[in-house]
Amino acid sequence: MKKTDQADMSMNPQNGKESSPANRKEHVAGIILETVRQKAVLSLGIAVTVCGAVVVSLFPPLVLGTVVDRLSSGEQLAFSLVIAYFALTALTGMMEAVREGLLTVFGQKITHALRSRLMAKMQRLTADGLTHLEPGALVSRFVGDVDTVENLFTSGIISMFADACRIVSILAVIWFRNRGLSLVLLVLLPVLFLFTRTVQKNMLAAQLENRRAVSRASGCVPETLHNIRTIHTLGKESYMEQRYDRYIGDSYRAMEKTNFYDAVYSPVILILNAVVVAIVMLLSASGNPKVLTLFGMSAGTAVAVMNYISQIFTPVESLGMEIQTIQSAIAGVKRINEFLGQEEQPALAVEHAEAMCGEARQKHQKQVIGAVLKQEPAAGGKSRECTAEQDHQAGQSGSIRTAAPVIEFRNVTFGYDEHMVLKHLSFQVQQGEQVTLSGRTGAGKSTILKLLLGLYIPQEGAVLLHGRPVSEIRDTERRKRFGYVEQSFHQVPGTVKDQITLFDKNISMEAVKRAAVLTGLDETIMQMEHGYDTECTPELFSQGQWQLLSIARAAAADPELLLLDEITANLDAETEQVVLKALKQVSADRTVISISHRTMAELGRIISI
Ligand SMILES: Nc1ncnc2c1ncn2[C@@H]1O[C@H](COP(=O)(O)OP(=O)(O)OP(=O)(O)O)[C@@H](O)[C@H]1O
Repeated sequence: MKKTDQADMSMNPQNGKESSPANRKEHVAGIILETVRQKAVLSLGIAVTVCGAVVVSLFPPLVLGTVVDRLSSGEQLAFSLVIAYFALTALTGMMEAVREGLLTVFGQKITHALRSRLMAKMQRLTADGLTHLEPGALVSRFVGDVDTVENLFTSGIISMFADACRIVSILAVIWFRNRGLSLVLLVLLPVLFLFTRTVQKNMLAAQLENRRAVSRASGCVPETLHNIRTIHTLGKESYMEQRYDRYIGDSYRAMEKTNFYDAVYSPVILILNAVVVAIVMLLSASGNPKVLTLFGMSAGTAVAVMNYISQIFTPVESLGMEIQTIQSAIAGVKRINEFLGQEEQPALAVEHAEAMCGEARQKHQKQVIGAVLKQEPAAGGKSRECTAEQDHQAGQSGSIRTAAPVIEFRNVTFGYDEHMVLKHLSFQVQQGEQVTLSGRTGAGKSTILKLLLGLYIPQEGAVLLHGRPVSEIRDTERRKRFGYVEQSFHQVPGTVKDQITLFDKNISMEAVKRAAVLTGLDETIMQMEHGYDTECTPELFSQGQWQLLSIARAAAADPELLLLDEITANLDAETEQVVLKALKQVSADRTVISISHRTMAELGRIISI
């Protein structure tokens, strides 16, 4: 095997490390940039309104100042100035409103793009990636983390930029109008900012504490409902009540803290605003010429300055919140990027690479898959050829090995993370053959079926169906190839028919009925009030019937292969016979690989693992 191939082959689908271009290319920044490019007009609109709102908002106080100056000096007031004041004030408001509107729309576009990519990524994840996903963590990627990235635009970076521009431009205008005030503000603003941040941090801590307390209390509700009989039987009502009281008490105290900071902050800012105005006015009215060089101003300028002071406090307050938003967005971006960087199923990764990046990536991905085929058995590795010796039907074995195999495990080595399960395993299964995998518990029998289904990729060797790596089988084709029956039935929300079709429109009602007849379930279903349209509930069928339904589900797509994983393990002897009878009907003329502790003798050749 070539060195480059080895490098590609060393990718471990279980370890979640990045190892292919298809996995590396998607990240939040790229998705955002793509959205910006796709929504160029929207992005341009945001840039114009953000800058426009900052610039236009500087003018109304200046016009007001001129109006006051003219009035105080006895000049006649130009009507155009009054109109200009109102027009500029209205224009500022309009620009800000449009900016907020555009930012909201843009945020939604980002949310949509991110969630679509996350969903597409989830569908391409390897089985291992999926089994390692915690539902709660996954939901928080889709909901919480994406929201933080959206907030980055609606109330994060762009607002921060706008607020910073606003502060700088107001300071610049004040510098030319009243140098003393601008110096006071330069000293005061950092203090104000620190005070704001302290209040915000304490408020956030209290809010988080409240959220934790609320989630503890809400977590208690399903727990109580689930264990309600035990609680009543053991007389644990007061214990549960105390727990609720404690959580609700914690939440109440945290809310009180939040309310305190909320209540204190606004009055402090208002008082500060008034104090600054008062000091500046006093100094501007002083008779000291030195003081007047810094603080002296006309009545009009005083009005404008008061206006600016009240304007400058709001962005300082917002800056604190925006920093907070950006911090949580950074954490959200990191988590989303981690998710987008997870290992993908090669066949789907190739499809995705084709769609996203053209031929170069496609070629690379195909090389990765192709490398599996080129592999030679590892030097010194003992190949586990599991055909001849274990053949129950010795007469068949010779002819079987000469024909082209439907399934071939070629020198397969596979483990979950560090845990090696299969080492240099080789065997073949011929068309129409029925084989049973046998071995001690934990030997890797179910793992073989998972490898066959293409859910995992071997670290070494190849799993081939008609000479083609199973990982290349596309999702659309999979059901036609494999019918997989497990120990227990996994119900989906829907009718009896939906349980069999799994919402696959290619499976007709005739096929559904045929599968049910074959498994002997048709009569039971037809006796139900709504027949195949009966809504499925857990008590609708007995355990054996659920298993029959599981076989019907596998048979409905008329698959080429049947994979059976200890399907009678949970059944009593009588029900087992019913299921086995149904199975015989379904297995006729099919290649079947089964795992069974009790019925192995019934299913042809035995392959010991
Ligand atoms: N998703 C997984 N992640 C990590 N280890 C796993 C995973 N699935 C199975 N294993 C481990 O791999 C080994 C083989 O498991 P497998 O289910 O294939 O064995 P088995 O032969 O089918 O066992 P049994 O007859 O008891 O069902 C076991 O030690 C199991 O703990």
